[in-house]
Amino acid sequence: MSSPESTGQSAGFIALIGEPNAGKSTLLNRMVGAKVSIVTHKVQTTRARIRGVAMEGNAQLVFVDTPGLFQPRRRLDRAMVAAAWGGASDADVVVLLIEAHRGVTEGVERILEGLADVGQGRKVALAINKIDRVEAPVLLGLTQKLNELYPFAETFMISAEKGHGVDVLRKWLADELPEGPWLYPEDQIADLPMRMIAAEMTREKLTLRLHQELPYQLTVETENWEERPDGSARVDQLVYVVRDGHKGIVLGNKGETIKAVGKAAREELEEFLGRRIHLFLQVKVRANWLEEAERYTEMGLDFKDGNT
Ligand SMILES: Nc1nc2c(ncn2[C@@H]2O[C@H](COP(=O)(O)OP(=O)(O)OP(=O)(O)O)[C@@H](O)[C@H]2O)c(=O)[nH]1
Repeated sequence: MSSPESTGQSAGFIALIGEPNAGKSTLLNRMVGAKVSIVTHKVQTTRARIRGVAMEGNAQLVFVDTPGLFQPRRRLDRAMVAAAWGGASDADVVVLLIEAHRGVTEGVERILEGLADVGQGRKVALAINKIDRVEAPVLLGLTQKLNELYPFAETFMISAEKGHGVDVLRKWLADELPEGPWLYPEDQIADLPMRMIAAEMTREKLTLRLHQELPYQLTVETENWEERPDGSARVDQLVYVVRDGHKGIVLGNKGETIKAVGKAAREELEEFLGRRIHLFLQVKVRANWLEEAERYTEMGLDFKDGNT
């Protein structure tokens, strides 16, 4: 075991929480940039899904999702709160994102109640987002009010969209993470272009849906990515299979498999990017794939006739 002293590395989980629309995705994308690992979509902590990994000096910041808690709903009892806070209770540091112009809403009050439990034993920072939308005195008043309601370790004023204050927050987070070896090898957090990340999301949904039927026999490529004036994007992807017979499996009865896969992939992509995506999938047969024999052998698979 390498001792942390010898590597100087630190690493930990960070949960971004806040009401819907607070700017969590925007902030995450700012902090992580394109440094999103393929494994982000595969690896799970006990409860939370990994959304992205950022490096800051010698620190590895692993951002986790906190799904499902912050939708408007009736008051949660304590047990439900504890269960629903999944990601946050797995995290070393929690960042609560508040919208500057909305202030302390009912939703924020609910989150603060939950934090009273989950925040114990971990640092919780306050990030007041969308500061571009308010005047300074409003910010000062809000900072004071929120710090009276919860003992935040630190308060940051940011604009996730414009990038103000984001670097300062990221540096602070890096300093707060425990010393220890990185959770992901460096080569797993490559700068992946968005097209590849999107293709990987679709491939993952296909494999989940088809289970073991066609695990390594399909590839997904993003053929076209077209920005639209309304802020959305049209994404065209090709799903390649090696045989005609596999096409039917991927399409499913009346196309229902590919439809469900497309929907799931689109939703993940939209969540990841924080904007609307129109995703179009097409299935094609690419027989010469079989010629890439070496690749299959590396995977310990043999797809030659008779063995599939
Ligand atoms: N003016 C302004 N708008 C922002 C800022 N940060 C985010 N937004 C906008 O706020 C909206 C919501 O941002 P998201 O990042 O999708 O928020 P979210 O918290 O991930 O939302 P959910 O996915 O619904 O939980 C988007 O339209 C962003 O462009 C900011 O600093 N200033």
